[in-house]
Amino acid sequence: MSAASSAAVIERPTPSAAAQDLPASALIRCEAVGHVYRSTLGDETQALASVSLAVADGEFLCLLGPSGCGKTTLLNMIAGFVTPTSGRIVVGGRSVEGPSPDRGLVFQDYSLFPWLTVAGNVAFGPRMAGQSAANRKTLTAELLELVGLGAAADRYPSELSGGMQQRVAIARALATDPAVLLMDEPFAALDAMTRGALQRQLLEIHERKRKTIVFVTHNIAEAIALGTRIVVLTPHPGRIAEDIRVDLPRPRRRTSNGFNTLYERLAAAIGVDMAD
Ligand SMILES: Nc1ncnc2c1ncn2[C@@H]1O[C@H](COP(=O)(O)OP(=O)(O)OP(=O)(O)O)[C@@H](O)[C@H]1O
Repeated sequence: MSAASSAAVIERPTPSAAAQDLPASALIRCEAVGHVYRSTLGDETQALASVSLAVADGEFLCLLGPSGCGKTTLLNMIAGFVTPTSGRIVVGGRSVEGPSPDRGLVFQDYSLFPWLTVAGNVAFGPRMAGQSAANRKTLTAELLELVGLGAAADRYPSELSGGMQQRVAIARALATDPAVLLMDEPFAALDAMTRGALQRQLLEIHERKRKTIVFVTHNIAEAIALGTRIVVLTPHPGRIAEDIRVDLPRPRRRTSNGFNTLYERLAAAIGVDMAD
């Protein structure tokens, strides 16, 4: 299969025209969003400049780019942790004003509650939402089964491997049945084999639960393995450099021509020297 037929470029509107050109039906709309960090000494860092992006329901979008290009800032703005200093974010037709159970989060450092068991961690969100004990039990059992941790319900995070902890974090993020799953380099700290296993499991979850996923990574192969679409950000300030729909058949083999052609194109976009 040629690269042209397997990875089609989506026409990207120019930044100035983009906000009004974004489809109204999109689940997530980043409307010309920018962010400037201001230190207490008055120094300014423009992390992102006028990024316009629409994410459709069910899409698996990978945000790819080198360190410091603003991936985390954009994800945190969608999550509602960081307020855009220009533009706005709309999720499900509502302007984002802060975090919401409708947007589940998974970070690199697992961030589980160490004093709660695995089941307690997964049931935390539903408990806060006032769900009955019976509902929580059924839901927790279903989600732990989904991530392959049915037998670990009563263990504590400190008794689990990194990969197992990240599975719990995914189950916990799914427990409030969010429309969107926001993931910031969730597998970056894992060894290659565990990372591959979790990538496959996440694809299965995406297939079964039909969640919209926004996944931050600086790993080109990971973005190609996972994404139905890859958006490349370039730094100083962060802007969209490429917006690519990935139609490569699954499983995506690293040895295939389509994979390698796309890899080279993405590497060029983020400025990685292929000779390294
Ligand atoms: N709290 C902050 N205060 C000041 N500057 C910040 C802050 N957070 C991020 N920045 C700056 O904003 C820019 C974008 O940072 P961000 O963390 O969003 O990038 P990133 O692509 O996620 O990087 P990485 O892959 O290293 O996590 C960088 O120049 C960074 O130094």
